[in-house]
Amino acid sequence: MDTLVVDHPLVAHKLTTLRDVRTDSPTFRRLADELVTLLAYEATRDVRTVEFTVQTPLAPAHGRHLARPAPLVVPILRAGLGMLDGMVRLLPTAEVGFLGMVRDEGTLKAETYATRLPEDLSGRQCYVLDPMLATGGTLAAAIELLFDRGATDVTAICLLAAPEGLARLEEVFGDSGKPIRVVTAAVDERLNEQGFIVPGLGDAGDRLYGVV
Ligand SMILES: O=P(O)(O)OC[C@H]1O[C@H](OP(=O)(O)OP(=O)(O)O)[C@H](O)[C@@H]1O
Ligand SMILES: O=c1cc[nH]c(=O)[nH]1
Ligand SMILES: [Mg+2]
Repeated sequence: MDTLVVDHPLVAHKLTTLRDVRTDSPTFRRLADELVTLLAYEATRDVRTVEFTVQTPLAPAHGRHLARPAPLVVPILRAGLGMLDGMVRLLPTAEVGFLGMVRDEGTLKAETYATRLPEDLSGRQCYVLDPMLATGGTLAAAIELLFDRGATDVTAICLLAAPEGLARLEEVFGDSGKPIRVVTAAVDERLNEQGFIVPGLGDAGDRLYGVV
């Protein structure tokens, strides 16, 4: 499994404001949207393309366009929805599938409450969006589901990751030989007793959409 921490001053600037407890929901939503576009630029470095010749006003030019089938983008509800617009702005031809998952506050186990994905993902490159990789239970279950349906490779884009979550993904998928990448703006110190990333940014879903 590959992990890429995107080291860029604009990413650091936006992430710092996201962390700030004084940042209100509208600003949090806008910054999450902007940040994912920057992360997606790095995360799509290996997106499949095919060679293509285009006619300029002067002469033919060799170039590339995105290969078919189009990549599948999968936001994990709720919080991953805050990353969708920023991602499809960069990949407008991508298809979008949805996974609704929630972590039990007591056991910290992830439960899937909604699945709307193509049955057959053979040959598809998939990009999973979830701002927080904490224990890794949610992403491990999501990635497993995508591989079970035939996905070729999976890239998870997160705003923040905990070392415990990265270790969990390595433990689950490390020896599987399946291509998995995690792209994140930062790896924080640790998880606290409630499974929250420290220093983190709090509950991403609540900060985007309010406390439910
Ligand atoms: O790595 P894990 O320990 O599994 O935790 C991470 C998950 O927890 C949060 O979702 P939450 O359950 O709060 O749902 P929400 O997005 O609806 O708020 C977050 O958005 C991740 O999906
Ligand atoms: O720190 C965390 C951990 C899980 N989910 C969140 O939204 N934040
Ligand atoms: Mg939440």
